[in-house]
Amino acid sequence: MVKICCIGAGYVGGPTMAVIALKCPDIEVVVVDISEPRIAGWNSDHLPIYEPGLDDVVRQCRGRNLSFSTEVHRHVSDADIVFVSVNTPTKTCGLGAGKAADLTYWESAARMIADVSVSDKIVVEKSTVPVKTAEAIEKILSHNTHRRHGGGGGVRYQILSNPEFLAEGTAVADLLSPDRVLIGGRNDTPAGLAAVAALRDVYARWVPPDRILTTNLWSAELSKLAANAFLAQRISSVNAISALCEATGADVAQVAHSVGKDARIGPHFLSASVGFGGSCFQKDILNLVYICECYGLPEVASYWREVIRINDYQKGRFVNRVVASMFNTVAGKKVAVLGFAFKKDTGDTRETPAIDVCKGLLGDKAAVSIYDPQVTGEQVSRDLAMNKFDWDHPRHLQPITGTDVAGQVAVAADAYEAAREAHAVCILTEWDEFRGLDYKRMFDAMHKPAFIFDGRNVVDVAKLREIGFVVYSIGKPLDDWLKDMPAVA
Ligand SMILES: NC(=O)c1ccc[n+]([C@@H]2O[C@H](COP(=O)([O-])OP(=O)(O)OC[C@H]3O[C@@H](n4cnc5c(N)ncnc54)[C@H](O)[C@@H]3O)[C@@H](O)[C@H]2O)c1
Ligand SMILES: O=c1ccn([C@@H]2O[C@H](COP(=O)(O)OP(=O)(O)O[C@H]3O[C@H](CO)[C@@H](O)[C@H](O)[C@H]3O)[C@@H](O)[C@H]2O)c(=O)[nH]1
Repeated sequence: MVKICCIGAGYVGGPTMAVIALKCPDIEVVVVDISEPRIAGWNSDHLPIYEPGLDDVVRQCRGRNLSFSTEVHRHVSDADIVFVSVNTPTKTCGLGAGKAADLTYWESAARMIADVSVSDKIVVEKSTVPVKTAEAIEKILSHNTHRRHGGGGGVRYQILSNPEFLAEGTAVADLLSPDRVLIGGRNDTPAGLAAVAALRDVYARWVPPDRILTTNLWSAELSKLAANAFLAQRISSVNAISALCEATGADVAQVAHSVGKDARIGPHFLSASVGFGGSCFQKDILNLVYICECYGLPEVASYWREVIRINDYQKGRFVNRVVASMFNTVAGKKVAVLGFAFKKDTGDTRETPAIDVCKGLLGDKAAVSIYDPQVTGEQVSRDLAMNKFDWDHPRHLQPITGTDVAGQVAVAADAYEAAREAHAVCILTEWDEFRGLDYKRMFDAMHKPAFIFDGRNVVDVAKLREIGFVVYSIGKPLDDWLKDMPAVA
């Protein structure tokens, strides 16, 4: 029986391996991690991540051909194919700080593979990594193997790049029916070709052949960074236009619809928002920027950096709107925040725009009351007390070094509790339940004038104005109230 071992039981490793196990009953799949609580979670009825449909997949395979373990060395040693799906955070200090990928976890995984392997392995990059990482890994593996095996024969490795394109909230559907599976390998050597074929055979059990793309290693690595940069660029483009809509009276939803009708542009990923979040877009673009700088391409680097700048501008612009509309101060005022996750249908808060918006409001001394159906109070406190980029480390290694804002932040059990006696409501995640709330009930329990700042365009602006709210919705024609209160930083 072929054995697959995946190092890293996170948002990617867990769901990806569960679907491989589901579709390949003849392959033994083990997911290993250094984090005991995470593995315990995967072995329990409360999986460590919330993802629609995932419970069902895990339930079908766990104990059959899918298992989760902290016995990293044993399972890596036994495996034929080793996926590496560990954190690749942005560096926070030293060379490339604030941009370059920190490959500490990757390198330690690679060294561990070299240490424990006694049989040939295909090592698959699942983590998102800088271009040419495969070359670095090859060096680590081959040098260490040679040392252990006296310079001759020894264990042979083939490195493949197999970046993951799943989006959170739809991970299971994306994995079951991917737009494409990308496999990069050494397609100029027989061993390289054989490794690519072996991995292609795994996916071919359920992915149509025309959706399995094979490329050289560097194209696969770069395609992942480029795909995320293109996606994020679309959001920054529509968000930039949203600011112009507010200034001119155009409606960003109408503009995006009209633009997206052009078949060359397409309708997807054109929803204006308070800003994109998630563990990947910012990190991967910064990584791309750094790579461009390293290759002496400053113009290309600054082109992509602008995507992040517009995203930061959008989050800052939102906070400025809130504060400016409320007589230029929110000090001591209760502001309800509906939604803390970076998008709906996930409990993930990594790089969520809600963190920056809440920090902005707290900086202006607001009392923030947060409700999210999937995010715990403990997670909110951690996020607000953490410095930029520190979230992207295994949980037990995350430094909590930021300001403690516990006194100014409360977590509510539902949207109505969050909004009770508040001056304003900010909608920061597009959870479906926020579309169907009883806003009249909310209005009645709030201070007047009552404000709604919709960072996701989920509310019916006309209806809310009828109730009596002052409404701001990203990129929509402004209330007279807001026109008279320009937000200047
Ligand atoms: N989250 C996504 O939607 C997504 C999608 C595509 C690609 N990616 C990329 O996939 C990689 C993993 O992302 P994630 O969201 O799953 O991260 P994650 O933090 O959820 O999971 C990573 C796991 O790796 C474990 N780990 C770290 N070092 C280890 C080691 N040496 N040995 C064993 N376990 C180790 C950590 O404890 C953690 O549980 C990143 O490179 C990310 O950029 C993420
Ligand atoms: O029109 C849109 C679409 C998305 N977003 C925001 O963009 C962020 C990212 O959303 P999404 O891409 O759906 O989720 P991720 O899970 O971050 O997935 C992205 O990042 C993953 C990690 O690399 C990739 O695998 C996926 O292909 C890529 O979509 C979220 O904050 C969304 O709210 C918008 O503001 N407007």
